[in-house]
Amino acid sequence: MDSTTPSSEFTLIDTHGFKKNKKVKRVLPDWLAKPTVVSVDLKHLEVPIDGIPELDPALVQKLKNKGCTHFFPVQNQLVPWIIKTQKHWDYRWLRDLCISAPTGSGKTLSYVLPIIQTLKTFSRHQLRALIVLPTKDLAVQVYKVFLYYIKNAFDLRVLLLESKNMTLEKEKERIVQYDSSIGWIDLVDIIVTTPGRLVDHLYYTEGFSLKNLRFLVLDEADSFTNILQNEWLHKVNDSLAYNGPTKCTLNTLNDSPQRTQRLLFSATLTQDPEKLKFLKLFEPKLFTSIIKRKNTQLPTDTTGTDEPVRGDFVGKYTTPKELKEYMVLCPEENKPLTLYHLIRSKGLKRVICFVKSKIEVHRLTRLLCKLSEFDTNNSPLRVNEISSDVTQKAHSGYIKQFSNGKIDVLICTDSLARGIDIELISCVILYNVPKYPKNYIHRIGRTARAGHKGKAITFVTPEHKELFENVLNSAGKTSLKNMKVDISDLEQYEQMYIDALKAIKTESTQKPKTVSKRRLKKKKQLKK
Ligand SMILES: Nc1ncnc2c1ncn2[C@@H]1O[C@H](COP(=O)(O)OP(=O)(O)OP(=O)(O)O)[C@@H](O)[C@H]1O
Repeated sequence: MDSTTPSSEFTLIDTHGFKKNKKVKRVLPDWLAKPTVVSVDLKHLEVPIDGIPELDPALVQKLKNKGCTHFFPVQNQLVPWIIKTQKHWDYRWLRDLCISAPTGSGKTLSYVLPIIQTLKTFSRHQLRALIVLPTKDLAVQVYKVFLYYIKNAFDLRVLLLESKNMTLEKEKERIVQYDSSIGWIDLVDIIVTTPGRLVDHLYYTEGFSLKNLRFLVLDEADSFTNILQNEWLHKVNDSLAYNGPTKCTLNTLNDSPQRTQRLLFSATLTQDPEKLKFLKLFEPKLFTSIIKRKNTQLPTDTTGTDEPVRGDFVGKYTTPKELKEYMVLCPEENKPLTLYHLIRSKGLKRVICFVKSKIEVHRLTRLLCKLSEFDTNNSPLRVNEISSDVTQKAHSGYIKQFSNGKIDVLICTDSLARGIDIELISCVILYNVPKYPKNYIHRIGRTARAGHKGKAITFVTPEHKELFENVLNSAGKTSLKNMKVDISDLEQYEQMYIDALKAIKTESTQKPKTVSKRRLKKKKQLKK
């Protein structure tokens, strides 16, 4: 039988009626599908710094002293919203908020200001706001912001947990005090912390209570959505005075309304309802940014009400409008010289370069320093490194020097990728292709902050081109402009490169072997 012609002995089922199934559109719950849209335009600002009447004049003055003339969009939408709703805390359940806005768009102030404004009216100290951040560096950064806006203006106490030279015991003494006539009393109003230290206090500090908490802020909230890695959230939930309801029903009408309001912030906030479920949000409200890309229209309702269409655009991350993104295609072995060439030929200053491991951070830093040493045609390049191998003191020192323009290039691991706000970084270089879209968004987000211009350049090897395209795709981006670097451009550095490698090798072999004190002691004992 001819295999191409169907045999008449067989009945062929439904050869003509075959229709390709329509792609199933994901249907999101209403709060995710119909968010309040936050503008990403930080150039044309509409609300002047004294344009939010709910804000205390002292806060406005402090904003002015910092040089702020207008509120950023996320701030002018959130600050009055939170202040107004908090006024109903005693008799109405407050909705929880999720905020997804680009890196550097001013999310920190959008919760710092309303928290201070709300708490300043209370006459006695009581822990009413808890701010949790994934890393110590970020906690320090946010603590400093609170400190600046409170200092000499309001009788509020803010405490940073796990700060320098502060033991758990000392912290306990600053959080609560025992009074024989009243019992335990709170000594602070606001705590800024990482999850680890918070849990220590929840377990071991007698009298430490979250029962009066009005605000629970999870900054960089998408770091906390993995249930298995974040069991501490269950402990926090259990410690709050009132957890429910998650839904407003007839049965819950008689429940006490005094429930902690959760505020979730991130530039890459998950919009997966399953992942958000264990955070036990009540009637959540989403504020999110979207970017109108070329040749695309923002989805609008067919009724013409300008309402976003269900699930069409949520879930895409947005990046600052002022950010220009490029990629450089180059083989792995050419990366060091390509980096050096880009810095020199484009006169790049205040550059942060993300590298995948601390060993690579150290190697690349040494190499750039040596190249600069052998480069007689250019002024010295000031390069330094930040990784977990660098002490906390040196780390803060390098950041300071970098901000003051005393360091040109900082080579670092991902420890600086999230949330860290360093002034005027002009260029971010991604030495390796990131594995996930979130890594990409946060790394490039260290530049082009607060409406300033910035460049992000990713080095892409031929083997990682497809991976990078997938990452861009998942981040809702199309392919990037290619920044061309010819092999012939690198030839000028070849001899320098050979000399630099030789010098590094000689230095490494000449380095006296350091013997630890313990081993020295052991040696002496053996001799005896
Ligand atoms: N209204 C304003 N006017 C001028 N500068 C502002 C204003 N609001 C915030 N900034 C500055 O913008 C910078 C970025 O703010 P912030 O760190 O809050 O960004 P973010 O949205 O939290 O970013 P990320 O997602 O990377 O953490 C900060 O240096 C801050 O001082």
